Amino acid sequence: RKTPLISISISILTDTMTNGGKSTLSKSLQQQIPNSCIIAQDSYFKDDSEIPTDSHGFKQYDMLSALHMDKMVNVVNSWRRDPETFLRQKGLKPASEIVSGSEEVYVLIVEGFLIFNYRPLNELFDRRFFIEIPYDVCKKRRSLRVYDPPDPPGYFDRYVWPMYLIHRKEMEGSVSGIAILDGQKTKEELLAAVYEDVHQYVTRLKGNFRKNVSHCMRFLPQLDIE
Ligand SMILES: Nc1ncnc2c1ncn2[C@@H]1O[C@H](COP(=O)(O)OP(=O)(O)OP(=O)(O)O)[C@@H](O)[C@H]1O
Ligand SMILES: NC(=O)c1ccc[n+]([C@@H]2O[C@H](CO)[C@@H](O)[C@H]2O)c1
Repeated sequence: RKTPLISISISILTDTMTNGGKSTLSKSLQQQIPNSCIIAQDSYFKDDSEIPTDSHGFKQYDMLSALHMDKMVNVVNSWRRDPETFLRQKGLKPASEIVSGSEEVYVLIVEGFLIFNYRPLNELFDRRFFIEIPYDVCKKRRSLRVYDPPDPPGYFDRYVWPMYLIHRKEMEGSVSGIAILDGQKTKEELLAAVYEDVHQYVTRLKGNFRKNVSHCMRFLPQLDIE
């Protein structure tokens, strides 16, 4: 295969409170960005039999210990080592569809509801977005969804929302550089905002790369090359 002159891998995190719209946004982004793929935190929930129940009888799903975070980090790292092979092996794109050439850009989109709170994952990313919606919108959207197992009565108010508030506070205290997005904007507006940010970031990276290459070329004649 052709060796790329520039191979840029960037990773984006979209985190939200539950039902903020991260799956919707991530899927649209993936469709718009060539050579991109999604890793979703929801795929790493432990089996229901491993999830403890609290004193109110609520299953403790909204915490890091309910997830196989180590496995998730391993998968992100395997993308970082070789994004092209990652895409091929996952069958996410047939070889013919992988855009290959002098400038290759690979984008990983990681989406989840508890990502910024897990340092080994959070620190691997280039761009960070958090989508927020108010309590009543969140409650309404969640009531329209069916999880497996389904939310028992009172689960949102007595478990999901209080856990969100705890995690949000923890996130604000420990992570910087997060762009907060208003999840009540339309899906198109959210997509346009994130797409534009990623586009500008990639353009900047390419510019820096070219500058470094031309800087090295200028010094080449002084090198002692046999
Ligand atoms: N910008 C938006 N405006 C209005 N509704 C939206 C928007 N984005 C997503 N939705 C709706 O909100 C619901 C939740 O969206 P989505 O599944 O993308 O959220 P999520 O954050 O991934 O949720 P989860 O808690 O399951 O991880 C869906 O019914 C979706 O159609
Ligand atoms: N995917 C699951 O196994 C599962 C089971 C029960 C509840 N949930 C909820 O998913 C949300 C994150 O997307 C969390 O708020 C969980 O409560 C997920």
